[in-house]
Amino acid sequence: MNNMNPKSLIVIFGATGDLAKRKLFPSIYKLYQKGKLAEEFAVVGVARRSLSDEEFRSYVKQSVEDSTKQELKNDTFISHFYYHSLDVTNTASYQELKSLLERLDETYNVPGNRIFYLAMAPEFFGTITAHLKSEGLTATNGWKRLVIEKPFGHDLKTAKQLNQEIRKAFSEKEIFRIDHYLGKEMVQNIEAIRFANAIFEPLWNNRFIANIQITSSETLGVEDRGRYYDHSGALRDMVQNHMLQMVALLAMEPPIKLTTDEIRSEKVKVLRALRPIAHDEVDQYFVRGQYGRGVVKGKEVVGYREENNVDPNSNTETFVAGKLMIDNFRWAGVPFYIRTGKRMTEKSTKIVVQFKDVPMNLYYRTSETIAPNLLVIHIQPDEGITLHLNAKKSGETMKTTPIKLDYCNNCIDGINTPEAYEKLLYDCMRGDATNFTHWDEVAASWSFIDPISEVWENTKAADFPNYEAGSMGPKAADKLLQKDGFHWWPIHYNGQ
Ligand SMILES: NC(=O)C1=CN([C@@H]2O[C@H](COP(=O)(O)OP(=O)(O)OC[C@H]3O[C@@H](n4cnc5c(N)ncnc54)[C@H](OP(=O)(O)O)[C@@H]3O)[C@@H](O)[C@H]2O)C=CC1
Ligand SMILES: O=C1O[C@H](COP(=O)(O)O)[C@@H](O)[C@H](O)[C@H]1O
Repeated sequence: MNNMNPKSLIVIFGATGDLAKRKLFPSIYKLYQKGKLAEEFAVVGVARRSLSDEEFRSYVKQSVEDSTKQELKNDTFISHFYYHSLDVTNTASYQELKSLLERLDETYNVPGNRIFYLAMAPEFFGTITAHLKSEGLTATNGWKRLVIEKPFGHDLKTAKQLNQEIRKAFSEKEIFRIDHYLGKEMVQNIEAIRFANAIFEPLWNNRFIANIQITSSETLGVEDRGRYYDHSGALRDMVQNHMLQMVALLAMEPPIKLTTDEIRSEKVKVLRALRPIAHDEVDQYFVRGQYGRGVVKGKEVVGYREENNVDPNSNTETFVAGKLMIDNFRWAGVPFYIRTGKRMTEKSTKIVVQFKDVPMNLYYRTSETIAPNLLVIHIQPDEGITLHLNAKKSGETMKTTPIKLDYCNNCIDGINTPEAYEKLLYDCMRGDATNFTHWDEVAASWSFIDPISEVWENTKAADFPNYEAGSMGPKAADKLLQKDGFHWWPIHYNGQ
């Protein structure tokens, strides 16, 4: 196999759904356009509705054009797409799919390499993998890989059940659990910032860091995902996966090598070192919120309980703020604050590393306070790094003034950061599982999350809705930091 241009068949279950249309087809197209896919590939879309190959191809074409905002003039790319109508619960129709895959192996000279991408509701994951095995679709001469979308279970117990089901058909090495935050350029950059710079790693511990803050705010509401979201909530939707993955990357020990196994092993250690939160401690460490009506980006929007497919008395949180403690030598005493929510002021994901104050303020006569040094990692929508320092104010005084050293990744001409899904799909084709979550990480994350969700599910939040759409969440999220003598750094802090 030419590892840089892997030959494979990609079978997408749920090919007529939102994820396939908005993310997967455009990503496959970009890989093709960049020459990262050999001509020896085919994509088979699977869903219940009846479509001909031609109809499916024009659907894929439209999705690519919507994403690139350009007409797709050449049909060669689209000709690699095929459609197979199948109800995943119907055993008989898998045989036809098997024959189609065998035929495409020959047509495209693919040596039996198969990616099964489950872009479907999670209740089908176990059924599909069982059928893939029982009907012989996984018995191939080449490699086989399973890409599985979130949510991976609803709690530790259901995640374990799901894992046992899929492990009957695929080994751990063949399972690629997607966390699309791990495909984001600046999330991947955390390792480089830490391990390729002599100036940060010596300071990266409880002697020099006061706290670390991770904010992932969204302006969108639940859109048309109310049915799923109302049973999930922000804790399961964002914290169990994306937020904890960022914590793990920030807090892990330097791995002995940048290989999949070594990185994963260090991340797992962090997740295991998270201080467990007992039921009666949840209020001390975590804050939940739900948006009411408000104005987002100048537009009036309804409250969460008025959204489609949401219970009008819903107790589901659309906002979470939390204080995480990592009980190990490096991080003892350093709070990691996280917050995420829907219908907030701005779409933004940022990490702020706040360093401890200088031991004494020599400028006390002229500058009342000295701003702490901050390292800000801008994940999205802007990508970059800002280091906030203090310098002497120009002129004769001995006053200090905050200054910034800025690096903007997506301001550099020629850098067109690939979308997370594009990178992750390519990694999967090449068999690189570094940026996918291992079962041990999933299990450790659920172990941490479960007590919090148990308390929240069993106690009605009397103050819901407790934040206005378009705000930065409930006041209690600010108090969480104030108790420790800190505050959230604004997502637009400019150091002045
Ligand atoms: N959309 C997003 O942005 C994100 C989605 N995800 C996850 O990705 C997965 C898919 O999400 P999304 O695309 O939004 O879901 P959609 O509801 O938009 O799509 C579901 C797909 O499944 C097909 N389907 C449903 N039932 C069957 C069946 N019995 N047999 C065969 N096909 C069936 C549907 O097609 P048909 O009706 O024709 O059968 C459709 O193609 C979910 O796990 C979700 O949590 C994760 C992150 C983001
Ligand atoms: O996984 C999810 O992520 C999105 C936010 O992703 P982003 O890349 O736009 O930051 C979130 O909207 C969704 O609810 C959640 O399922």
